[in-house]
Amino acid sequence: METAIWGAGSIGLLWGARLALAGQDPLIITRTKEQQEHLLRNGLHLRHRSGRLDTVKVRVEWAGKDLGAFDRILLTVKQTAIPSLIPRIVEQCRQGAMLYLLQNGMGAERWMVDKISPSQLWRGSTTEGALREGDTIVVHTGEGETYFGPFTHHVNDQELRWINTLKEHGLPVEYDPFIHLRTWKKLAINCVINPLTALLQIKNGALVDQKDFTIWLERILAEVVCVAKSDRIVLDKEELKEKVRHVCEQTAQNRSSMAEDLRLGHPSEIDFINGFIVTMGREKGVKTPFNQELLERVHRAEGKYG
Ligand SMILES: NC(=O)C1=CN([C@@H]2O[C@H](COP(=O)(O)OP(=O)(O)OC[C@H]3O[C@@H](n4cnc5c(N)ncnc54)[C@H](OP(=O)(O)O)[C@@H]3O)[C@@H](O)[C@H]2O)C=CC1
Ligand SMILES: CC(C)(CO)C(=O)C(=O)O
Repeated sequence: METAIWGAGSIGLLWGARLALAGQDPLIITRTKEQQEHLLRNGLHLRHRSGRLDTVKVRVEWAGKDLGAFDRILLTVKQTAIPSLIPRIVEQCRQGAMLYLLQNGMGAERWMVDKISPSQLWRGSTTEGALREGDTIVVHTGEGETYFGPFTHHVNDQELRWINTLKEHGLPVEYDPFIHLRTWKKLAINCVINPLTALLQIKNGALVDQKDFTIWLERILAEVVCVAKSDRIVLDKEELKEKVRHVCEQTAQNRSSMAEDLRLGHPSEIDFINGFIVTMGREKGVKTPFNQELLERVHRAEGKYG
């Protein structure tokens, strides 16, 4: 089975190294030819939480080339990179690939759902932390869980077997038939951690000690819960508050992906996280002033640090 990992950043390299260590021989697809060459020459280095360093030989292709057919694609680019990739991804899915979307926030699935068969669409949701350091090194910065589930309730035995194989190799993955609900819960966590750590330029672990953290936590989540309810998704605010604190603790040394984006001067995923809440709130008649404020503040901060 040919598994491709499209996007060789923090999450893509983490999964590339893990699948290679589990004997899955994935094909990593880089944006640049330079990164492809570096990975082929030096191998991929994964620094584990324990400090252990694994180096694996990986197969690598770059996105500028014609690519063969795949059985499965783990799409690990940011939400912001997806629109320009849609025609190529759709073409790959026409050739039979299952598509796993591993992004934070909501967006990609809405673009894909009417372009490929819903039975080929899978969603991933992860609370793990990873940080790419250069072209060939990735550091596993936070323990967490990764769940995969079909976008519709169409269960595919081949994919279930694949997920079970990963589990047998010790990877922290689970199948979740209710991935939509889980994605909403992860969205709620990101609505708090990502914009606040990005604006304050702090690591996740430092967030809980910030002045006014509990006020922001309460207000952001209250809005998310109301918007979710208008979409018939029931979220428990108290459970989410606990979850946010837990993720901050588990990924204490991680800079969130949004904090990294702002630091590096990259566009952030704010439109797909707090922006999604604001847009859906507007559609459903739910007021979201705190998410709106964070959306505006992150937009203002984009381009300020890099
Ligand atoms: N990092 C983390 O700890 C976590 C991240 N996430 C989510 O995972 C997703 C990926 O995040 P992360 O790995 O941090 O992001 P990164 O920015 O580290 O990686 C994104 C990768 O996508 C590549 N890319 C962009 N455009 C293309 C293209 N057209 N073709 C091929 N590759 C492309 C980039 O290449 P280049 O660098 O050359 O531009 C980069 O290597 C995001 O949605 C994020 O929110 C979720 C949980 C934790
Ligand atoms: C889980 C968390 C908060 C880890 O940093 C993340 O999803 C991100 O950085 O985008």
